[in-house]
Amino acid sequence: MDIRLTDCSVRFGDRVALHPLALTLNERRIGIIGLNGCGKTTFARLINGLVKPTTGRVEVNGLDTVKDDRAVLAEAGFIFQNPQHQLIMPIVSDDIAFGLKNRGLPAKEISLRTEAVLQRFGVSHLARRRVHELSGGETQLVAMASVVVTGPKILILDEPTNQLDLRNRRMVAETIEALDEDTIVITHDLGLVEGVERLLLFHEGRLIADGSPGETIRHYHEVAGC
Ligand SMILES: Nc1ncnc2c1ncn2[C@@H]1O[C@H](COP(=O)(O)OP(=O)(O)OP(=O)(O)O)[C@@H](O)[C@H]1O
Repeated sequence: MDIRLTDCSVRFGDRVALHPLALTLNERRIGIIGLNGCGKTTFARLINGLVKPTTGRVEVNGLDTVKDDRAVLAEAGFIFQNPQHQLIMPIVSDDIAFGLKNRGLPAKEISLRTEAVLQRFGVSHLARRRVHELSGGETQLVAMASVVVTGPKILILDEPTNQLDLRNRRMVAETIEALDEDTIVITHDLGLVEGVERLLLFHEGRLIADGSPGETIRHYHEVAGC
């Protein structure tokens, strides 16, 4: 990935969510950690243009998140903290096909791509199930499949193992590890980011550590005081 933030800050009213930041991200696997409310989700949303910078500029693979907002959304797919909210259609395969229909693809191609992505995520058996009847882990995998099927180069996953039991957590963690796409994972689940190439730590709206997982996690324990 090639993400560049130039003097970028975010304010909501008079609340500063992110202090000015200059940063370039080129690694394939990036993690983001920090205490509740430190600005992780704001930072992640900035990258795919869901949040616009109050000052400065964000470029994602050469695209400006303000000027090229639609192209940025296609380039960087976002899997939300509560993925059930991003599933729109009642049936799993229809939900996966939805993004492709919106792009005007022919029916045959939609069906082939839907089948392929269901298989890739190991959820072919869920194709005709109702999305609101899926377990937490199944929902997470289907949400990932729905985003991946449209072909983004970067995937941003916001707390993907939140509320999953041990078995589902492991399944989702292994699926994320096996992804071909570049990934940015925001999490409180430190095991999920032990293997990333670069781990960022935010604190009170500032990037305070940026390095290997070992160093950044040590710093996080100091900040958290435990
Ligand atoms: N749309 C918004 N309007 C106003 N304030 C916001 C908005 N989004 C985030 N904030 C504030 O910005 C700060 C950073 O929030 P953010 O969601 O980025 O934190 P986070 O690190 O992802 O937290 P958590 O770990 O609890 O999910 C918080 O003080 C939050 O209340």
